[in-house]
Amino acid sequence: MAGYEASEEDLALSPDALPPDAPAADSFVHSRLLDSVASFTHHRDIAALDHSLVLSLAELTAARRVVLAKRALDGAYVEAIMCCTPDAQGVYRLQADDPDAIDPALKLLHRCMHRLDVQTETVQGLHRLVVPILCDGRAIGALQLDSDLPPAASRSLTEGFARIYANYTVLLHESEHDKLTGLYNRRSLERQLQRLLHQHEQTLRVLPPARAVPGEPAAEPPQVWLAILDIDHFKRINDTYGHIYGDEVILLLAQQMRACFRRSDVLFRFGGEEFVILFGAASEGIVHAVLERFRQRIAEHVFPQVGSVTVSIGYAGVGRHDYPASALDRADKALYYAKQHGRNGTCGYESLSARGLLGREMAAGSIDLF
Ligand SMILES: Nc1nc2c(ncn2[C@@H]2O[C@H](COP(=O)(O)OP(=O)(O)OP(=O)(O)O)[C@@H](O)[C@H]2O)c(=O)[nH]1
Repeated sequence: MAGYEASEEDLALSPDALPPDAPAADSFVHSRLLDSVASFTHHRDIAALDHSLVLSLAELTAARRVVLAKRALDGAYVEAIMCCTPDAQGVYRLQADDPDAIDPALKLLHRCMHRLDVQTETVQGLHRLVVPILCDGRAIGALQLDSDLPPAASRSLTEGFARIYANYTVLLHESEHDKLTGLYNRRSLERQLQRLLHQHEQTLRVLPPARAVPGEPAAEPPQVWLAILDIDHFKRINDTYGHIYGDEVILLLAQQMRACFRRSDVLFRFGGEEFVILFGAASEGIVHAVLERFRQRIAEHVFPQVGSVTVSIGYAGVGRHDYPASALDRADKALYYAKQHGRNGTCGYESLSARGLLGREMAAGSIDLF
């Protein structure tokens, strides 16, 4: 926040927004600004920070719409769009939009991220201001304000918020991600799982009820799945080629995961040579096929110096009220089964237990639970 000072004009608060007994407009405006900054930097996860940023900005500027576009920290594509507009009662509502949809109202936003510079336009009396969110000389996102007031009224406030947001995002990103691979770390699992389950529940709510086609099974609703992936005989790789090559195998495997799974799938390095994947799929058959495809891809890949590397995978479905530790435990039992039965294989907890293959001896998997 150092170096940033918002003027009354920046805040664009209308005089009727002030309470009648306000001692001074200045101190009221500054305390609202400080409240907003304190509340959005209070969050410890990036999704909550995003929500708070757009809400604070919308409320402080009385904008008709605030949009936050976010790019991956290591990529040029837009990975999320968050939109905030007032409802009929004037209460600001948040909504996540499809980052791949082509929306002409976001044209300036893309230009701003490309040119790394503030963009403005006025169309039919609506003023649009777009400010880049910069980090190390590149745009990690942009903030767009659509307002009845000219851009000058909220420009320095928006730029100030963009700077605070950029700094804070980098800090949060470091605390949620694994240094070597850039994937999420173990600490993020619970939060990401809750987010995915919530998102999945919202999707179920808006889906029309499945229509049964005579003679065909009714389409199954999507479900959340958790898979654990472990490199086979990794100790041997370390012992034979040394830890530097071992680390390189971990890094290359993470790159293969990024290339193979969807952007909406959530990837973690869980520790050592263990990885976790969270994703949605309609049936166990689909999950199995997706994971098998990845397992085969790795088995066919030639790793520099090391050559062939294989992985074993265990997976399980996650229920709405599951504890992450229980889901992990089930997937780990399936992984353990895969390890015990020749490695370089993919096993699902549900089908193993339906076939009675998870006896008492499978009680303990290999993963350290929380
Ligand atoms: N290079 C490297 N090695 C690691 C890292 N974290 C853990 N390891 C090593 O990974 C090895 C894991 O060995 P084990 O748990 O015995 O498993 P494994 O040799 O893969 O055998 P299976 O899982 O049974 O196929 C150990 O030697 C650890 O020291 C890391 O970040 N980098």
